[in-house]
Amino acid sequence: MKPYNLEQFKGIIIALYASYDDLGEINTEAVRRLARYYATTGVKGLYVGGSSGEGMLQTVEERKQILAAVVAEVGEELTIIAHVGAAATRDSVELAKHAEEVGAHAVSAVPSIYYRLSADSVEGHWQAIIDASSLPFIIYHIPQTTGFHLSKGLLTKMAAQDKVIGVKISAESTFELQQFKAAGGSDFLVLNGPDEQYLAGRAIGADGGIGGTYGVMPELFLKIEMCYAQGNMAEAQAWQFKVNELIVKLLSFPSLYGACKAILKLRGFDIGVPRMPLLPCTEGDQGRIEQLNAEIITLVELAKG
Ligand SMILES: CC(=O)N[C@@H]([C@@H](O)[C@H](O)[C@H](O)CO)[C@@H](O)CC(=O)C(=O)O
Repeated sequence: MKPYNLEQFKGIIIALYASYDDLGEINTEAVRRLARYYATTGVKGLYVGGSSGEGMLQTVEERKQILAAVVAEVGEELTIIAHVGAAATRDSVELAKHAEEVGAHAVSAVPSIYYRLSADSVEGHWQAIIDASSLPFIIYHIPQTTGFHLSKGLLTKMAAQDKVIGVKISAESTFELQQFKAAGGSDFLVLNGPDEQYLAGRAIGADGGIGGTYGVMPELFLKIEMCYAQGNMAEAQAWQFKVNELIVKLLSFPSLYGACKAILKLRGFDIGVPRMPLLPCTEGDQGRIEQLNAEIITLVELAKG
């Protein structure tokens, strides 16, 4: 058995958006406010500095600032997973050490990006991160952006270490999810990445999910999870279908994160716009953003019953 409390990682974990001020600089006050709000929703935790968190678009110092602010604000109420993936292993190692210093609960990382890497190289990258702290490690598998296809063989080898507690799978194959769960064993966590398939992921073995659209509708993912946990598959499926219509709309804007940030701004959370090259919403998008926000709020009210 892994020598960690794995329960704290099971459930709905929001992939936290980056917070910037009007000049595009890190806004720790805004990220604290947002994290504080999420702590009231019933979600299990926050995934900081991942795809939604734009970690790859920030300096090491900026990433540290955000993580430290989030842990200081909600680290005692929510599980905080620090994504420390970077192109250079030494940056990831520095971020992993910092994550432990400030009190995060786990670290996670994609393979190094840009170079086409062998499995040995990615293993070495991850191992350096694992060895840099005493925190548990969650592999971040997102081949559509990194170009690295994690094999079942490497997954099995990594999962044999006590410190490697799970994998976050953003690849779309639920078959692969099931295979990784089987390979990792019963005390190995598998966290669903594609929000559109949250229920499918759960049904085939995921222990929860980490998602980039959860942040604008955590209540709806909690509803799907509640219906699933109660064995009410028909209702869970009906909610997943409703959520998927919203995701299709979110994905129709210049960038997903631009849309999510524009929606949060309407709700009083001004966390800026995404960094280039990610595109913000334009003035021309505003009407559709307002309509989508209203649709989400209506569904949240319905979900609360
Ligand atoms: C490819 C991608 O970005 N996938 C997202 C999903 O949450 C995704 O935004 C959602 O399913 C909409 O397509 C997450 O798996 C990534 C994530 O959680 C993160 O690190 O922010």
